[in-house]
Amino acid sequence: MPVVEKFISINGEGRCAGKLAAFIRFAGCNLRCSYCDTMWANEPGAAVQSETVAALVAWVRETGVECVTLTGGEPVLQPHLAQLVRVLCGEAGPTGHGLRVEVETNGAADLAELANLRQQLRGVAPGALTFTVDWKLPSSGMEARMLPTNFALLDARDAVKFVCAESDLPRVLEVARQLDLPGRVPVYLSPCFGRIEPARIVEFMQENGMIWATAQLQLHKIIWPNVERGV
Ligand SMILES: C[S@@+](CC[C@H](N)C(=O)[O-])C[C@H]1O[C@@H](n2cnc3c(N)ncnc32)[C@H](O)[C@@H]1O
Ligand SMILES: Nc1nc2[nH]cc(C(=O)O)c2c(=O)[nH]1
Ligand code: SF4
Ligand SMILES: [Mg+2]
Repeated sequence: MPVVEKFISINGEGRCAGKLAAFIRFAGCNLRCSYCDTMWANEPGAAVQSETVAALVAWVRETGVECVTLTGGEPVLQPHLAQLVRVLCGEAGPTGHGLRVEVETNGAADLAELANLRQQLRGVAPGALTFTVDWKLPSSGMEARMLPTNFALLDARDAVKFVCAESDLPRVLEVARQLDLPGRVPVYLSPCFGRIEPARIVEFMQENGMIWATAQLQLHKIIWPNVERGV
């Protein structure tokens, strides 16, 4: 599998924010979001290490952490992702419980195969696999690529993330209603870095009584400003 970086950090985003996690970032993406902070991973010339599923699982085991984030680029484009997830979810973590695997995905890559795998895994490893799925808003330039079917596959263990610029805020309400998210799937609102004051997101939540949403800043960008890789 084509990997551009792997590292240990705290998860800066999503339901496991603040927890130590092992990150595996895959090369290549089917979208080109206007704000992408990892465009370097999507360039054809990116320095890629070819890794087997077995080598990635061995690396995760060595890290000694329980949370694993598979990201990119777009991880769901990887033909062997389901195989990797299956093995990781069957691994005992350092505390003897299973590993917790989170797939960070862009909403435009079909999640059906992984959702089926999760159904199969639930008996043996409940909660082992979660999806954090972006709904790309208008300022990304990619909203037309969203697959609503992906969002119907999500439940209370997953998260839908809206990365918002100021002009995107009203659209969050429309999409959340259309996809029936409040009360069904946790929703995170994250500022598009440098394009909105985070306080504006909180005001918008207050103005619209959005008790079902969680505002979230990217912790790693606060802790390590201007560091692009390995955090
Ligand atoms: C780099 S993407 C990789 C995973 C997948 N391609 C996706 O878009 O979800 C990881 C997360 O970073 C977010 N992100 C990228 N650039 C950002 C920025 N400038 N400000 C805030 N979040 C950003 C994306 O929206 C996504 O939620
Ligand atoms: N620390 C840290 N947490 C993250 N959570 C999701 C990330 C991503 O790029 O998908 C990410 C990342 O790049 N760094
Ligand atoms: S989908 Fe993710 S990796 Fe791809 S361009 Fe958008 S933010 Fe970047
Ligand atoms: Mg990131």
